[in-house]
Amino acid sequence: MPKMLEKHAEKAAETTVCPSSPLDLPQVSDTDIAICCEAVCKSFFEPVEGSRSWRNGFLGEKKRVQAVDHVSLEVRRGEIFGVLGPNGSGKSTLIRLMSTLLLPDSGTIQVFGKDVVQHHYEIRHWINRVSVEASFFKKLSAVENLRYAARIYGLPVKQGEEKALHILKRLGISKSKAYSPLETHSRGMQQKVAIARALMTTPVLILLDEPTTGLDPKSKRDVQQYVAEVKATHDATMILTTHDMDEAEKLCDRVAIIDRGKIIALDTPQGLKEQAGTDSLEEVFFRFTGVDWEEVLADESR
Ligand SMILES: Nc1ncnc2c1ncn2[C@@H]1O[C@H](COP(=O)(O)OP(=O)(O)OP(=O)(O)O)[C@@H](O)[C@H]1O
Repeated sequence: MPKMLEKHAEKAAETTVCPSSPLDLPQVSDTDIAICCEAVCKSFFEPVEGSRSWRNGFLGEKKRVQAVDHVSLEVRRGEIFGVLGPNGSGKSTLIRLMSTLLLPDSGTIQVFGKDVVQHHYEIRHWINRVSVEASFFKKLSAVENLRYAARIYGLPVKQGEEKALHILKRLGISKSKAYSPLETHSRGMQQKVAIARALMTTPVLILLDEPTTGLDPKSKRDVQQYVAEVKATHDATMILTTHDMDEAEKLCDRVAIIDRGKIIALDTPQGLKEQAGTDSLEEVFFRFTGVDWEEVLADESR
């Protein structure tokens, strides 16, 4: 077995309360680069607001929006890589391209050395993604939803349930909550369950698209601690988009700032602060984008 895979197997075995299924260990290549994007572009056509028939959706006048514009970057294996940017800057599009949910118009993306266009099926086995709009069977409990996900990935029922309970407990969800219908719980709690679901299979690449947006401070801390724990104990690479600068600073090894689809800065949080000659990431963001961070947050809450 290649060295990197052995390390992954050992860590997964060490850290999960219940033994991992062999399906937990996708056969990724022995490479130190998790993701390599080269000159990636993606554009969309959007209805022009105010044009005569823009309310008619696809029948109305359209304009091209360059959501991702010649993005080149490398994400190293095992790091938490942050993507920060104002609303509509292209963060989610970039994540969806990396996770094979969208095809690039041009440029290439490789995940563990495999091209996302040619090897999308294989790559999907390595990835799990958490987005702000996670969908569930709302009449079922968190455990039932997670058991269902575990079955899809081939985990035996009992093992799936044990693992679900272990992760939910780590995320601060009591047993009684874990067994009551999801529709009776807050959005924050449902978001935690979405994160638990993404971690059920110990994926090697975890895409966290604003995982703590809308969570109360305690839930946010639980999730952040768990993400840090996963990083420390698993051979998992994570891409994190967030609007929380403290979170980016606390969790991310490196951060890319994206604006209008372009990467305009990329470094460690400390490196970015040094480049901008400031001691706050908010200020770094302002220096590079010209956009005040408070404006981004106000825009988000609208
Ligand atoms: N499916 C789509 N159809 C049309 N336009 C889209 C589509 N997806 C994204 N866009 C546009 O692409 C641009 C980038 O959107 P994206 O969702 O990637 O930004 P974001 O940085 O994730 O924003 P936010 O922080 O608000 O989630 C925006 O102008 C958005 O309206």
